[in-house]
Amino acid sequence: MATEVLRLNQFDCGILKPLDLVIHERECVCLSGASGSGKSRLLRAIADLDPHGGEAVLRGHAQSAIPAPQWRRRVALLPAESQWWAETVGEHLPKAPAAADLRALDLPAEATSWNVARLSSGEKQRLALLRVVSLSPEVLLLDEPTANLDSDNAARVERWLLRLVREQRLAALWVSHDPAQIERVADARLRIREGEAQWS
Ligand SMILES: Nc1ncnc2c1ncn2[C@@H]1O[C@H](COP(=O)(O)OP(=O)(O)OP(=O)(O)O)[C@@H](O)[C@H]1O
Repeated sequence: MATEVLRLNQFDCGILKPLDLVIHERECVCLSGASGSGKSRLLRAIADLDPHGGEAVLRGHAQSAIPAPQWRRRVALLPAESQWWAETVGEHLPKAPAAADLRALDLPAEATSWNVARLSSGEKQRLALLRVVSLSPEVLLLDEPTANLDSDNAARVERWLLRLVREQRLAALWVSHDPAQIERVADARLRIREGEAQWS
């Protein structure tokens, strides 16, 4: 039987009906719903970046028993809009990205020395993905990870993320508005309707 990674027990992010959810190793759950329905708030609450009620459990350990910085590294959020605070890309990365990952995302080796100010929105999105993955998380909370990408780059990111999820036994909660993408990447689907996340 697949190993459980993330469990939510009556998890309350303040806008949705309390949610019960389990995501296993190598599993990608897609989350969809109308704009403003609460997808980003749910992800931020799971990442412990916003207040919440109920319980989140990582590999059997309650979030309350895990120091917040450690939780946020292990349950890592890719926000819809990435934040950059230092001058160069490399300063945001805990370690140099693998050449294979850069290639898979169609980024040149010198991308780590790029100035943040020059980044296009698509480059920002792919570099933010590299950054979040470089934390070696166990859960990936992905808020529209291909929103700024053309179809070729979106397909590249989908393939790269799915391979990571399978090979590194991650659990992913992936927000998407695109039914075709959901069809390609989802092992299970959650949809927010009338303030409640329901399996679809
Ligand atoms: N910190 C906050 N305090 C109060 N309300 C908030 C806060 N952050 C977001 N909201 C509101 O909560 C609702 C849900 O926002 P959220 O960003 O989760 O939507 P979403 O489903 O991700 O939408 P989209 O698909 O447009 O990104 C919106 O009405 C938003 O204005």
